[in-house]
Amino acid sequence: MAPAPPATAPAAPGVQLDGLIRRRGERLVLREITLELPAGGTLALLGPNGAGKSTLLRVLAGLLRPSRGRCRVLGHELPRERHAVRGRVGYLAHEPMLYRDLTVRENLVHRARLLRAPIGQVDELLAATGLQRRASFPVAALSRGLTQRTAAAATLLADPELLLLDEPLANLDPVAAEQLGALLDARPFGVARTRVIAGHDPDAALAEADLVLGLKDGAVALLAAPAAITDAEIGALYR
Ligand SMILES: Nc1ncnc2c1ncn2[C@@H]1O[C@H](COP(=O)(O)OP(=O)(O)OP(=O)(O)O)[C@@H](O)[C@H]1O
Repeated sequence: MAPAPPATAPAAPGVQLDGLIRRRGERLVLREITLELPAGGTLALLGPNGAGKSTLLRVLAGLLRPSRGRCRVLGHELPRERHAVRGRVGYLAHEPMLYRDLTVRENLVHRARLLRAPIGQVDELLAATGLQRRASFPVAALSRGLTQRTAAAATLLADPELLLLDEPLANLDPVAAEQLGALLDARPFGVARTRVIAGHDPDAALAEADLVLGLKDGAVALLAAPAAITDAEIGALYR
C-alpha cells in the first residue's frame, strides 16, 4: 500500500540563494552565494567591514535586486513575488528606518497601519522594549540606544516569520541588550522564526546560529554549522 501523504506540506525553506551575485557598478559586492536555510533556522553573517553582509540583508529584504542568480525567502522568489512576503519579513537595518519628527508611538502606529498589524501590538511592544516612558518623545530626541529599541519594536510588528537583523544589539546597554535579545530570539506564537543576523561577535554567532556564512570581499569564505567551525577559520576570515 502506498504511504499516506503527510498531513501538512513541509514548510518552504526560510532562505534559498542560488548563485546570487550583486554588482555595484563594475564591482562585485556579492559573488555567487549559494545556500539553504531551513524554516525556523538562524543564519549568522560574519566578515570584516565591507564584506557584503548589509548588502545581502538588503537583497533578502527585497530592497536590492540580485544582479544574477536567485533569491527566495519563505518560498517566494525576490523581487518578483515580493508582494507574497509583505508583512512577513521584519528588517532591522543598520540605519533605523524611522520618521525622526514623529514620536516613538506615532512611528509604531504608522508602521502597524501599513502592515495591517493590530494596533494593540504597539503597546505590547512599547512595554516589551522598555519604551513606555519615551512613547511621546520624537525619535530625533532619543539616544542611539533608544532609537535602536524603537527600530527593533517596529521590526517586530505583525510578528514576522523572517527576521533580518543588521547588528541588532549595537548601541544597547546590557539590560536593553538582554531584553531585546530575548524578544528577537523567540517567536511568541507558533513555530520558531527564521532569522538572518549580521554581526561582529563570532562567539555570539556560533552560539545562536544553525548555519554561519563568513563573507570576505563578497565571496563565501566559510559556510558551515557552528560545531564544524574552528578558531583558525574564524581568525582567517578577518585577516
Ligand atoms: N550605496 C552604496 N554604493 C556603492 N557601494 C556601496 C554602497 N553600499 C555599500 N557599498 C559597498 O559594498 C560593499 C559591501 O558593503 P556592506 O555594507 O554590504 O558591507 P558590510 O559587510 O555590511 O560592512 P560593515 O561590517 O562595515 O557593516 C563595500 O565595499 C561597500 O563600500
